[in-house]
Amino acid sequence: MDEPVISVKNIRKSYGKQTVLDGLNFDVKHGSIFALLGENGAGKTTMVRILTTLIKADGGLATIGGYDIKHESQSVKKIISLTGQYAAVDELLTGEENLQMLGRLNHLDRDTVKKRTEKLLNQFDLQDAAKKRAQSYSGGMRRRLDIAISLLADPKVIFLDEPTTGLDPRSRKNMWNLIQQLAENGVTIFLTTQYLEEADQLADKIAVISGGKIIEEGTSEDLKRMVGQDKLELTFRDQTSFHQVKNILEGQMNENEWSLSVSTEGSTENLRQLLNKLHEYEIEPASINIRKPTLDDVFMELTSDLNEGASVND
Ligand SMILES: Nc1ncnc2c1ncn2[C@@H]1O[C@H](COP(=O)(O)OP(=O)(O)OP(=O)(O)O)[C@@H](O)[C@H]1O
Repeated sequence: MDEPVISVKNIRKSYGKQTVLDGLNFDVKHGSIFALLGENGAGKTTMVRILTTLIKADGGLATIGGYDIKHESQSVKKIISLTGQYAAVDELLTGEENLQMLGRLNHLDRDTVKKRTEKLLNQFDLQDAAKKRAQSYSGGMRRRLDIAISLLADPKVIFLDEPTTGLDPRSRKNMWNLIQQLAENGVTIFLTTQYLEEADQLADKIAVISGGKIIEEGTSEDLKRMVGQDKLELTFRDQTSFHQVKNILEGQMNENEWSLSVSTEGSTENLRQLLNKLHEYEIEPASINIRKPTLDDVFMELTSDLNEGASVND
């Protein structure tokens, strides 16, 4: 159907002997929110820097809005913007001046700059702070100004590199609302995050990056479905019972807390069988809980064979 706005095929990048991106493939649909989810150092920023033409890939192909990032980088630059770890905010200028400066840098006419500045200051709830220097802004305000600046040139695709890292929970929620509004207005959003909850809340599609590869891709529901249905969480009073259980039930173990998380596969019959088994072996759990799977479960499941020492028995 729709041509993807971003198309990435077999993108590779190494630094010296370290392979950071080992053949990445994914597509991003127009007007959607795409999240690249990965731990510290997984290569998320490297991918963003390649797509935003700041650095070159060693191999592979990528297009944005149909333009090749390697051979048509000027056209790519005109339709994208980048915010996040490289703040565009000039601390010594006011919020308004920051926006105006960017307008001039983009050769927009005076009238357009004035109108867009007003609109963005309103949209990002910065009217009251418009005439104050950015150095007096809180972290959340600065982040909002950063995004407002990046929207001034009316980009089709916006890259948000870890947009909420370091923000308090309330500012984070505000930022999520803003990101959702942007997508509703037709801007395509490419987001990187280490926060599973953030990807879960925002993204239409999530790609999990680990070991230089996309190890899974889908909606948050798809990913959750992979790790099964509800989880049965059991904790034990002593190590002996915990070790006994390890031999009879399969699941995600936590050695420190003597706890075990088992998929119920969505059936009460299965749940009953699991509990019967414990009864049969005369093992009494200290606590029993049933909970919905989270993206944390997905991440643990997917990266279990990559991370040494992980203890997921599947
Ligand atoms: N210019 C560079 N020279 C050498 N190594 C680099 C360079 N840039 C990144 N790396 C390495 O590449 C790996 C991936 O880094 P990258 O910043 O892309 O990860 P990330 O997923 O964005 O992590 P974070 O969440 O910490 O920002 C890291 O091991 C990093 O040290």
